[in-house]
Amino acid sequence: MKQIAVIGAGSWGTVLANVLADNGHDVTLWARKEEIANEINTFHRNHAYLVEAEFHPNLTASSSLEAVVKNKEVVLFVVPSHAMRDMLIKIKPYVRTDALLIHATKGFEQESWKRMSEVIAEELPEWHDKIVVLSGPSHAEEVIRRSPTTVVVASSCQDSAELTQTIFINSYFRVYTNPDVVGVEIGGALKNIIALATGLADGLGYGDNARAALMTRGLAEIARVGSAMGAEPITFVGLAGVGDLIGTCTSKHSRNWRAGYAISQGKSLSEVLSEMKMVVEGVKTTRAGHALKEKYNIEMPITEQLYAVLFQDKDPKLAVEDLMNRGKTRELQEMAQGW
Ligand SMILES: NC(=O)c1ccc[n+]([C@@H]2O[C@H](COP(=O)([O-])OP(=O)(O)OC[C@H]3O[C@@H](n4cnc5c(N)ncnc54)[C@H](O)[C@@H]3O)[C@@H](O)[C@H]2O)c1
Ligand SMILES: O=P(O)(O)OC[C@H](O)CO
Repeated sequence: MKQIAVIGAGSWGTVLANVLADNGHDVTLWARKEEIANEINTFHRNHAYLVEAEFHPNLTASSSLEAVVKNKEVVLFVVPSHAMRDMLIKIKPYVRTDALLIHATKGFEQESWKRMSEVIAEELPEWHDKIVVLSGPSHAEEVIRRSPTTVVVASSCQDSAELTQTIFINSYFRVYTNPDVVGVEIGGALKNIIALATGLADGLGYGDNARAALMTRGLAEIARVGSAMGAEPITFVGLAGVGDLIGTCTSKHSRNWRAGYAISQGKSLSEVLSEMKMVVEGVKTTRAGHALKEKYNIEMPITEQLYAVLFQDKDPKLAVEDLMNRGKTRELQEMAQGW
């Protein structure tokens, strides 16, 4: 049994905390709002994020970072990417020197375009080679129902990855390890761009062929930029790549897919974001993807078109036309750039 702190009481943080509580660990969840902590402690519920779920009684919550993090053997970060550095700065004084650090955030830091483990390593350098990332096809709404789910935990430290696997794994939550931190983080983050694009295409009524095209050609983009950034290409056919693309691009649970769908129905990006109370990482990640494409001088046509739709008011139908009318391509030669 481990003493575990979970930072972030949104949908994913609460559900991961509940998996750990199901596994017999003593889990304390940090909630930004005191009323959410009180609701979890009193009613074992967090109805703002998970309407009907009732949590394991071993799961308690607090809005005091010090109380949550101090003396904990494991600290799990599940805040949106834009909040990661600020949270790290705040918890730094309380983290035990031998704590296992895990994050389950899918995104990049804005402007620096750093991966989340790079941000953690900058703020907590003693952990630079031990950080673990948890990713894969895993919608909170299904994990809370204990529906069979598979995820991957990546770390350059095999012991840390295996310890993370051991504390999370159970009969509904199967955990694989992978040493490729870069690939797992990039796959989990960039699939959100493709999920937004499939939501748009679905909303425009383009159907299964277009969705399959976006997912397959999206995977090629992810693999190309991922390889350039040092990922193992084979990671992208695993849970954090193909797995999460399928899970997100074909699911109405996906906030990214729903945001794309809403934009296809004529809503502006700011309307969509203000109506959706949960984080839509794919919007900021489209900026990151666009910047990485420029930095590594890589062709990412879907990312480029989505960027134009989201941030330059391009008509989504015209974006699809432009994608379809690109020059002829040889599939194998072009795919080989990423694998
Ligand atoms: N929801 C899922 O099914 C799921 C699955 C896998 C991964 N993820 C990833 O997990 C991360 C968190 O997503 P989520 O679904 O829990 O989001 P959410 O929108 O449900 O909750 C976000 C939480 O972060 C808190 N928060 C927001 N801004 C903050 C700030 N500036 N400082 C501190 N806290 C802040 C909110 O109060 C809330 O508790 C994202 O990167 C997401 O991609 C989500
Ligand atoms: O709801 P989304 O689109 O943020 O996706 C959540 C998870 O990343 C799915 O694995």
